[in-house]
Amino acid sequence: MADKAVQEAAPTIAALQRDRTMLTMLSLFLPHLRLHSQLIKLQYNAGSSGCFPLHYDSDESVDARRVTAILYLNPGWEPAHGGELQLFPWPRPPVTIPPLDNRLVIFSTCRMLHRVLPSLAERFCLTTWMSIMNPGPPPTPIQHLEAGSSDRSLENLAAQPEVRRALAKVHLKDSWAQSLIESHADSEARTSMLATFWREVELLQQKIKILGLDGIEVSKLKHAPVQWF
Ligand SMILES: O=C(O)CCC(=O)C(=O)O
Ligand SMILES: [Fe+2]
Repeated sequence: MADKAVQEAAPTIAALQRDRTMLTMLSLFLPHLRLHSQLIKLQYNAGSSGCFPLHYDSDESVDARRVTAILYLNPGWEPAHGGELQLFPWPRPPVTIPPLDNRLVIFSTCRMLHRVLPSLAERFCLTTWMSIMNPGPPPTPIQHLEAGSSDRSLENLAAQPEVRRALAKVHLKDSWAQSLIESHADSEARTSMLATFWREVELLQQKIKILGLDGIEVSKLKHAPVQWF
């Protein structure tokens, strides 16, 4: 809804985009973010088994979006329709959320890995992306650990957003690849995308090894002090 012509064609949603109630209320819980503005995306899925692969909506170094809020508009949704949103708060297990009418789901734009399962029915939602004013300097480089570091230091290291992204991608690599296959028709472009994906996984595996996190048990990371927002 960044486009003026679209705003004129959909005045109710344009009014929702201008309304700051949700942004103000969320700021009470997340004051450190200093949320500043919002943009709405209108989404329609035709229901021909379309889906979204595993992804983050953005990255702290890419743009100012920090909170994603999705309002589902699907009266009469049934389990056979599919199209559930799946959140992956790795290292915790995934959470599957049916896109029920009037349901609002809020998560971190940059830190919550998610996907949408294949949908067999038409599906609608409004996604609001809330942004901060000044994205600030890029995140500090990863602090490497000494050999023989304690479990606590490893947990802290694994909690750093960039490291957690790398660990999540490597640990979820098979489901991730499967989600890419399900979301794209068989084509040369898909084959090359998958090849790029596996090359990236290999590089991340090397990085994880250098950080001394390659042998770490996922169960040990369940208590890592993750800052979700
Ligand atoms: O359709 C949904 O439930 C989520 C879509 C999504 O992940 C996105 O637009 O980035
Ligand atoms: Fe998304």
